[in-house]
Amino acid sequence: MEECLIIEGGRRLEGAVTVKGAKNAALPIMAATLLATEDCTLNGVPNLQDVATMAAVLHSLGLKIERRADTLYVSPAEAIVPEVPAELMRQLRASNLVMGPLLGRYHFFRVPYPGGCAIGSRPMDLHLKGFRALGAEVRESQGYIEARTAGLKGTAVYLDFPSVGATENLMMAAVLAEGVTILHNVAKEPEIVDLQNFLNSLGARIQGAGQDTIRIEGVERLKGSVYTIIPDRIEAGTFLAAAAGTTGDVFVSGCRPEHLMAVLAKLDEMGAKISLEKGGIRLKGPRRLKAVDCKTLPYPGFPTDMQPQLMALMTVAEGTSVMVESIFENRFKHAAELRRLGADIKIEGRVAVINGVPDLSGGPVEATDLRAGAALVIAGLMASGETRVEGLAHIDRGYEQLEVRLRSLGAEIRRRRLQSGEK
Ligand SMILES: CC(=O)N[C@H]1[C@@H](OP(=O)(O)OP(=O)(O)OC[C@H]2O[C@@H](n3ccc(=O)[nH]c3=O)[C@H](O)[C@@H]2O)O[C@H](CO)[C@@H](O)[C@@H]1O
Ligand SMILES: C=C(OP(=O)(O)O)C(=O)O
Repeated sequence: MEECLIIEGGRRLEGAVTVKGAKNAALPIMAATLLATEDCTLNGVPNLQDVATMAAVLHSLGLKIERRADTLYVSPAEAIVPEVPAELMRQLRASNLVMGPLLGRYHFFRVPYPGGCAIGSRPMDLHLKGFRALGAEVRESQGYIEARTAGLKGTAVYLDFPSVGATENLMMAAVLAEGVTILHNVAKEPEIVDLQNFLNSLGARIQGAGQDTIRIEGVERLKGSVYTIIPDRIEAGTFLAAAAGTTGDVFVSGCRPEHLMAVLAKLDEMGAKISLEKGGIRLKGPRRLKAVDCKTLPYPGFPTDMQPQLMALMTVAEGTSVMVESIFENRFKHAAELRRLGADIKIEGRVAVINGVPDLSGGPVEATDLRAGAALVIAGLMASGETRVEGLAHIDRGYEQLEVRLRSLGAEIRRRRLQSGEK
């Protein structure tokens, strides 16, 4: 039975909340355990649907995985099956991250195209171009990608765009390759640095993550390790945005301010009072937010995964805001839902013009993807009256017990089953 969130808006958020481990670091690091010849223990793994799906993907390949609280225990496969069932692959975009490790260690994979959030066409060309450069023969037919190699060989690879997933896949493919691989124009996101640190804890020789070029010296074998995932900067940003929009006063503990610079700069420009305190970030929301302009960019630019949440704030900010989405070509679906709550948003291609209104008023809306869902929850918290957010499966992919944690900050929000006839 489908569920929804019921929000009674207008409550001021107050108190402290602790961020969980980063979904987008946990998923590639889970895939990287395919490279380990010994047990791995991953701490700080968020309890999310995406993580459960990735565990199912790894299990289908032959790994043994067990979760106890926020820790995952992963044991290597006795025999690997280098193919993933289509129904699993479709549930998760990051399932594509098994390709690099399978190719690097087992020299073969056959997988269907991955699914994931419907925010653009999300092709795989950069991943496959890189695999080919490393010496793999790659074939695409009937919805499947198949690759094989007699053994990958280090080389220089230039990415046409600093794709997060392609950078991760190529790092994982190259760790066991013969010789040195240099990846140019790579993604610089903190999750890439976390993957490098995890792989190096297994005995890989990688340097440069967080900068434009990554150098990987191939090694023969990787061992196991005990590793802790970095905190989720997008989850932290979402709580900070919720505080900013509700004239709140919230301390987000456990996050790393250096990962949130672009987000903090925008919230500051909108009038929020931000202080970096020991162990986290405190934000006090202004009486009325101010309009700002924003463009999403690869890290350290403003993250596309915070674009919908910032747009929710722009809907009630004083003045006209402009949001440019430069990463994904179809990531404005939340705009139509925000309009149902009274927002004034015009979209022209990748540009959204948002005229701030004094108030939103609650109503029924649907989350079309993960961060769109987060934006609608924030809008519901700011709106007067009741907002019903459907499409919770998207929100549960990336936020652990979002409503419970918002309630601990004073929000009036609850989860309930949709009654028949409500949809
Ligand atoms: C699990 C995970 O970490 N997901 C994140 C990751 O997704 P993901 O790794 O899929 O994002 P990419 O950085 O690869 O995609 C960025 C852009 O590059 C394009 N592209 C990508 C690969 C390719 O081979 N060809 C190509 O054209 C995509 O269509 C998109 O327009 O980074 C995105 C950008 O920060 C985030 O929004 C996602 O939350
Ligand atoms: C788009 C996202 O995830 P995915 O890449 O897994 O679809 C996200 O985390 O906002």
